[in-house]
Amino acid sequence: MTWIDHTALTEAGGLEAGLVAHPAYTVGGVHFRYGQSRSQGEPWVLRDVTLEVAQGEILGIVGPNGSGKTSLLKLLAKLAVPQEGEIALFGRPLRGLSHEVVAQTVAVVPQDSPQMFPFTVAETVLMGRFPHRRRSGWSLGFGWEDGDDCQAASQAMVTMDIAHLAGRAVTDLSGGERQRTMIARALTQAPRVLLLDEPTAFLDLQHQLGICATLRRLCDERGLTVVIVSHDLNLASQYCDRVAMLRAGQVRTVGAPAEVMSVEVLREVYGCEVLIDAHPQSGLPRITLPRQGMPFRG
Ligand SMILES: Nc1ncnc2c1ncn2[C@@H]1O[C@H](COP(=O)(O)OP(=O)(O)OP(=O)(O)O)[C@@H](O)[C@H]1O
Repeated sequence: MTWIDHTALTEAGGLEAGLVAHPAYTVGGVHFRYGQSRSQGEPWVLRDVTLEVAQGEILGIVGPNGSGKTSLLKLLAKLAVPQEGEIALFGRPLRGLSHEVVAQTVAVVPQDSPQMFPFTVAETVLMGRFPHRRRSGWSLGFGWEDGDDCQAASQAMVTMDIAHLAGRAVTDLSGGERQRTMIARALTQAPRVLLLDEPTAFLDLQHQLGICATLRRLCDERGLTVVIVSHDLNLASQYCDRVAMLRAGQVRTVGAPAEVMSVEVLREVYGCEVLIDAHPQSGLPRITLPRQGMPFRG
């Protein structure tokens, strides 16, 4: 069992043909709004979004509250469908792919994952294998899993530092433990693409670092493609290959962190002054908020 499960894609029928030649995602001229709001003349939540996500890169999506980050992630996961424009996954139009094929390729870690049922951590992580289950002989009693599935789940629990919680009910976890459980479940899914919404929001410093380092390693060594929605501009700057900055549903700018993270762009997009200097180790932009009332030296 490996993190990137090529067999599953082949069995899923068709995505393998585009795997080498195409970007992980091609988003072209996408307009999106929710539900019935179109008939009420509501504005678009996303407008004319055009973007590529290269295979094996970490793309950060940043922007102010309500700028459309989570909505864009939902479109990439096919949890919502744009009214205009096209999204292609490894060169195949997303709207033509079944949810099952998408789930065999793309794993999603949502912003909050409320847990209704007291499954154990181990069971929850194992559920990541569900899209890859064999059609014959599975049952609702988790009768479908085999040794490889269990090994993948165990490996992911060790990676996310939750092996000691394997027997605990997910309803009884702290916010950070639950977040790490959801990331472990996504890794167990052996995706080619991992979509994460605020993955470090509940995590302490050590686990923030651990997850960023793990994602970087999976991208570099296994060709995993990662899209991270985050409010943490420093995380985006230090760990993402490229950053897409949204403003009011549009892509204001996209590029390497050093191109995107400027005082001028952040002032325009966020409406506030920031201090930017070079991170002492990486040399990449480091963003700091000035103290209110102190003289500002941008
Ligand atoms: N289910 C929904 N139905 C209707 N409108 C929605 C829904 N979800 C989000 N919106 C609206 O879409 C817009 C974009 O929301 P979205 O959650 O994508 O922004 P965001 O950039 O992720 O915000 P935040 O940083 O606050 O999480 C907002 O105006 C929001 O109110």
